[in-house]
Amino acid sequence: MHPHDSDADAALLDILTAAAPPTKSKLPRRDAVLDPLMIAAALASGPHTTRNHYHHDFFPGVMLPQHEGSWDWSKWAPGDKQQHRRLTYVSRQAPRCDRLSESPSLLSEAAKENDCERGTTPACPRRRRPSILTPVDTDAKARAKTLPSLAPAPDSKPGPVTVKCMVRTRIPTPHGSAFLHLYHNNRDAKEHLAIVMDSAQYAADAPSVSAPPIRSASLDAVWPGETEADRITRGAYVGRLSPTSRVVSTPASAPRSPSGSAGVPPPLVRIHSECFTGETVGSMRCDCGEQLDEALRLISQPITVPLPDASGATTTIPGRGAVVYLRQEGRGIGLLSKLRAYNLQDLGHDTVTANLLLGHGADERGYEVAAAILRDLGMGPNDGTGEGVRLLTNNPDKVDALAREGLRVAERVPMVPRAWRAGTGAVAEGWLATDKGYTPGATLVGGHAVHGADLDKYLRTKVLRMGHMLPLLTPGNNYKQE
Ligand SMILES: Nc1nc2c(ncn2[C@@H]2O[C@H](COP(=O)(O)OP(=O)(O)OP(=O)(O)O)[C@@H](O)[C@H]2O)c(=O)[nH]1
Repeated sequence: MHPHDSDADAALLDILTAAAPPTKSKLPRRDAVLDPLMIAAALASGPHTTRNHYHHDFFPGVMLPQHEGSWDWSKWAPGDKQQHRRLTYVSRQAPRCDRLSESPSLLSEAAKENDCERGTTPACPRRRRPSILTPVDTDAKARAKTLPSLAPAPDSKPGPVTVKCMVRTRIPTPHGSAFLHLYHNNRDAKEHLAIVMDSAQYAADAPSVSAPPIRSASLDAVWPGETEADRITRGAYVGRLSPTSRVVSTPASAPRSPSGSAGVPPPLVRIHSECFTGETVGSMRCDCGEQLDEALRLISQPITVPLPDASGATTTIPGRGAVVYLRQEGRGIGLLSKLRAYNLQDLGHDTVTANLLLGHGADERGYEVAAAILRDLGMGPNDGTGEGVRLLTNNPDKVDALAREGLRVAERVPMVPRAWRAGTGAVAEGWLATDKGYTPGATLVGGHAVHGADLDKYLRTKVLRMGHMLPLLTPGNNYKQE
């Protein structure tokens, strides 16, 4: 034995190596009065603190053989009757709630943690789980904890929104090439996007009718300290980028005035809000995925314009416009709340009531960042220096918001759900089979029409409760296919 081992160890060793105590029965009891292995295990793991914060030990204590009131196991010898005394395994510590009620400092700590598991006494605060019907923006709290906020303090008046295009790159889509622009802004910490379709920008031949290129002023600006390679890498180039062609753009590449575009209508623009379920999962609860695809399809359609020679003849130019893609998931309430809202909708509530039950507004979106992005792309303001937009929407809030921001909405172009254009949801597949504009794609962009009872309910609510400017589909009002 090691010299510094204690008497307790010596006593335990004696127990473990002693001859089995004499028993009257032939077979020894499985639940021995004193189980040496159990004692060894108890000693090896030390004083016990369980997840309920109870401190357990044998009574009388076996940890300290000479402890007052305990029996000294070092005096035990085989055959000694003392060993038949039963030992009880007891808690030496009161339940945490009782201890908390005696100690104000512990209590305030626990109140902060709000983590008492029993919660049976008034002194013990119950674990508070937020109700799904509690009007608290838990998303905003989580965001505030994890994201460095660029937003101003709540009591300060927000200044004007400024945006900066950090990068632009070409994305081939089923509807043609698009330039994806990623923006930073001074209002929130989100990376909003603009998907610009303007294939004339990299056409080899000069078109007979030219429209101003849709370019980002902040992208084409020269940033301090950057090299040409930096500019090319962040997408500040003109024409098509290839291993043999890299023409760096200049601030003049983004014209601020729509000169030389007589007869060319303003670009077709959609302000689209992120919808993970509709766009990525393919949810048929809403038409968001379909709307994104339809917007890109419509923007890419060739535009008929008069020839400049005053002959009255017309020609076509490539479609041009942009989808401003705002990271305002769930009409601004965030994905977590939107998914909760879906469960409330399954319980029978509509999309507006579900939001309200969760303590949110029916629609919490803002369009200041979208307006700033459109201005950066040369589509405002309403003073003759910007092109203005033809806005693809049924939502009156979007039209009003852009007007408030000084952008000219030259025309509102309605977005009719494909299933409604097909006549009824049931024949949506027929719409797909006959629609000439349909382009097969690998993803939901370029995919099928959304239809079904969930979608119909959602669309009706938008029209009837949110004022969307879309005549309802009724037997007397069948949409014609365009
Ligand atoms: N809270 C909530 N958000 C939803 C629901 N369905 C779709 N959304 C979100 O709604 C946004 C799209 O808004 P919509 O109302 O479909 O269309 P809109 O953009 O306002 O109007 P249009 O321009 O006419 O299409 C996306 O952010 C979706 O995530 C829903 O049931 N509840």
